[in-house]
Amino acid sequence: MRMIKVGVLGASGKMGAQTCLAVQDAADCELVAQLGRGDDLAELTKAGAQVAVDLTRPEAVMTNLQWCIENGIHAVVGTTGWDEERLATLRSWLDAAPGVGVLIAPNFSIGAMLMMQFAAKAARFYESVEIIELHHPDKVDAPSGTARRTAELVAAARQEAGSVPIPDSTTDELDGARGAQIEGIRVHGVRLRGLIAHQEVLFGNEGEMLTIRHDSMSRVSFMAGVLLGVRRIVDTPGLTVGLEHFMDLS
Ligand SMILES: NC(=O)C1=CN([C@@H]2O[C@H](COP(=O)(O)OP(=O)(O)OC[C@H]3O[C@@H](n4cnc5c(N)ncnc54)[C@H](OP(=O)(O)O)[C@@H]3O)[C@@H](O)[C@H]2O)C=CC1
Ligand SMILES: O=C(O)C1=N[C@H](C(=O)O)C[C@H](O)C1
Repeated sequence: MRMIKVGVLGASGKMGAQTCLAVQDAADCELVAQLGRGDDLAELTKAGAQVAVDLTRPEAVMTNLQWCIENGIHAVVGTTGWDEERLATLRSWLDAAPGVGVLIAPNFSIGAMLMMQFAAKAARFYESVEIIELHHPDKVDAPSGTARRTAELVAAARQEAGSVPIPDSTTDELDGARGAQIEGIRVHGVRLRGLIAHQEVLFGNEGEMLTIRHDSMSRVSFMAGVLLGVRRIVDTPGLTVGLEHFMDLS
């Protein structure tokens, strides 16, 4: 059996701690480094890490990834806060490091992957669509990476289908009352103690609605996806955005 040496960045955070346990429990992985804020990234190379799993903060992830790529370490990234500009920077670093792979996974849970796929499939059949993401109040970014990715997938499906504009007669609006717009799709964020990670995608036509909802009630829900990413990224050079590329969802 091939053993993969894994380092976790953000190891004492909520996701990082859960990931350390999952890596330790995986028969084909060895947890060789657990780094937090202020730790020296060179610990990764000293420990022989082949893959770094980044579960830090949007303000830390770029520095971490630049270092990993320059040092030939693959990365599986759960940290959110991505936009096209950041992805383009990442691509340019990867162009200079052939053989290194980076996976950006807005969501590692199987149910969230399916929710996004189902939403993309439903998109062309409905006139209206809005997204509501609901998270614990310690989350620093809004909207969630999952909501951003869902909006992008839904917008792309609508564009491909030549959908009519989403109806909305609002002309008098208190700032924020209608949420944020991502590629023309309205996204609303809820932060509530007691929640972990949840999302609803609402579709509407005259006389009917379809609601696609996913709930993560524990961070364990993300671990199978993290391990899948670790196992696949060592053989997948370049940038991969979305765990769906490593899954057979046909
Ligand atoms: N893709 C997915 O499926 C999921 C993604 N996430 C994302 O993962 C990220 C982490 O989430 P969560 O665990 O809830 O957040 P936490 O705040 O619990 O954890 C973040 C951790 O990163 C540490 N950290 C901050 N800066 C650095 C740095 N430069 N180097 C190393 N560690 C650093 C923090 O340390 P300190 O405490 O000292 O600040 C903290 O321990 C978020 O971006 C979140 O959106 C979360 C869940 C699922
Ligand atoms: O911060 C979180 O908790 C989560 N972040 C990811 C996101 O922004 O989509 C994934 C999941 O929703 C949990």
